[in-house]
Amino acid sequence: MTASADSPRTTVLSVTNVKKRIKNKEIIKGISFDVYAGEIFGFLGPNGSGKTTTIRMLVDLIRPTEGSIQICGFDVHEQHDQAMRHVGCIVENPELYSYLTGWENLEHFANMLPDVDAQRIAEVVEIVSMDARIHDKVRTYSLGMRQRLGIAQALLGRPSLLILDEPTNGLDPQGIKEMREFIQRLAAGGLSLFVSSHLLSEIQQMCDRVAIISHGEVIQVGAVDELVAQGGQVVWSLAPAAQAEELLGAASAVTALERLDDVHIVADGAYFQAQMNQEHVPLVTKQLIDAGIRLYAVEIKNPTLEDLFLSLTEGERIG
Ligand SMILES: Nc1ncnc2c1ncn2[C@@H]1O[C@H](COP(=O)(O)OP(=O)(O)OP(=O)(O)O)[C@@H](O)[C@H]1O
Repeated sequence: MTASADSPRTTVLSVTNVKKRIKNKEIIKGISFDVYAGEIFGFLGPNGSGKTTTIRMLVDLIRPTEGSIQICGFDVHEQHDQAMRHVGCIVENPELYSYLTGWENLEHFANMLPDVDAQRIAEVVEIVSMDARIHDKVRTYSLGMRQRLGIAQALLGRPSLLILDEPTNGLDPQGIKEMREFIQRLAAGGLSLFVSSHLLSEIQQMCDRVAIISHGEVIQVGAVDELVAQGGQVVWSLAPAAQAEELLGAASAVTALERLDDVHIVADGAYFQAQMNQEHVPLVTKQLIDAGIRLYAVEIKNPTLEDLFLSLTEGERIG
């Protein structure tokens, strides 16, 4: 999970001003973000916004036109082998041989990697909780089990970063819940996860930080809670509102205030941005009470990530 703000964070993925032009069209327009050790980083965007193109660049399947991508300090193109040693990735569906058992599939992939023996295979089988079915043929597996076997395969080489493209796609609600808990367990064990998804509630429940991409640009990046709070409001019900407005306006950094009527005052997202967090609300409210204002109610209204996403992308279709 996210390290606290004052402890140093190790960067495992660094994307700096990356652009991708295909056939004279700029598909990715200079995106930058970092992913830190042990966090779950969500990559969220509407259909056609550039998620898959970005993921393909992260693992050197295609090359950026400009900018640089580093994994654990290694440039993914210039130092391909070192960088790829630190990353496991499943883009679209995991490639599995359905006529082999789960174990045989893992053996096949282990043979392509240095230092991966039967003990490591057994370890990843345990991590993905597939001990009971690992010697059955893959064709008998559910979609969720195939996904988990794909993740086991991606974990064989002991990566620091796991990249998952839409890991809950096609799963039923129970499968989605299990996948979410599984991803959280992986992060708790110190792995960093980069998860693309169009399921906003999933991202909100699962991720520590998120980048929102639209038309090839990262339009927001930050902690899920902070992004949500940015679009938040505080509503005070009190009297006399005019006197309260004066007091609130005089309080430093309370920038975006509106008196709705005789008893309601609203402070919008700029208030949170100025204050950095919602801890300021009780302090300001106490000042009002101390000044003799009659307080009826204080309400903090946070939008969902979905509200924020829709307002940022102006209702583009998500997926
Ligand atoms: N090889 C290509 N040639 C031309 N245009 C491309 C190519 N690859 C991607 N694009 C365009 O770039 C844009 C971004 O595509 P990308 O597949 O990265 O989006 P996405 O966010 O992954 O969307 P989806 O969720 O549908 O997969 C789209 O408009 C797509 O049509």
